[in-house]
Amino acid sequence: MARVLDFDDVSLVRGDTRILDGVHWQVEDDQRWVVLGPNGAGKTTLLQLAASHLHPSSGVVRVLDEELGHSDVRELRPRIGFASTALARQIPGDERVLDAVMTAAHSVTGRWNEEYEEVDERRAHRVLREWKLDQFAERTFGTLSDGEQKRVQIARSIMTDPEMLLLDEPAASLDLGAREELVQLLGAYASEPSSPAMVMVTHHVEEIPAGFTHALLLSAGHVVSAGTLDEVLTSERLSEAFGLALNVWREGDRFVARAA
Ligand SMILES: Nc1ncnc2c1ncn2[C@@H]1O[C@H](COP(=O)(O)OP(=O)(O)OP(=O)(O)O)[C@@H](O)[C@H]1O
Repeated sequence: MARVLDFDDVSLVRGDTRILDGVHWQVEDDQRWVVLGPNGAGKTTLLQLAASHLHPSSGVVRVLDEELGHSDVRELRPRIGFASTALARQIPGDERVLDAVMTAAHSVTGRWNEEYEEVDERRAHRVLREWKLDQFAERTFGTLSDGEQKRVQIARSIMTDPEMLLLDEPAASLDLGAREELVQLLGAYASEPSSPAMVMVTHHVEEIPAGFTHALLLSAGHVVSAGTLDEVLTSERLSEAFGLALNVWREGDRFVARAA
């Protein structure tokens, strides 16, 4: 077991706002975490630090054993898979789906004149197959549905065989069918012992896939609770984080929450 993330007393300040305040958090390589909390809690900021896209204002962030601020992020970033809507916006609408995935090998969006090897193309086809996208390989990215585009983002983020996978609200804006399909695929992927450590930001406990093991509850930049799903996803703790009386319960390997 190896530690992929280590946040030690991490704060991030912008102007007068303490976006994150004294965060302690550790993620091991066999864990799959969900990060939950109300709007503005700091979830995306936390993920940006884990992705080495931001540096802390104080405290220490170690990502895959590299301390941010003391290592070369150009070497670190290819080891991290990151899927977010902001990144997806950089994929040109007229890009072939195969290229939208394969260009991750060169950390670019929009195929230009980079050289790709046969092994890159084979791997891109394989991840497309794994995320049930093989029939779209020759289509353009812009012609796919929201749900299909989300799966392309994830396929792209695992193209480089990352040591850690970060997902920012992968199920946001999906209809019920597309959400359930994605949650099932993510659940199968999370349950594979060979898959990398995962951290997924979400707004809804219903979107936590099977195979996820841990949860971090954030509120106003503070960690309300962090630990195994069963320790953290209690009515009491969720109510505290969201400032509203909530009941949460398990149904099989999924969670449900309602106002109390
Ligand atoms: N550059 C910045 N300057 C000032 N405030 C910022 C900056 N970036 C983010 N914030 C603020 O920090 C807070 C946390 O933002 P963040 O996007 O991390 O929250 P979040 O939990 O992901 O929110 P949401 O659930 O709405 O996506 C928000 O109040 C946001 O307005």
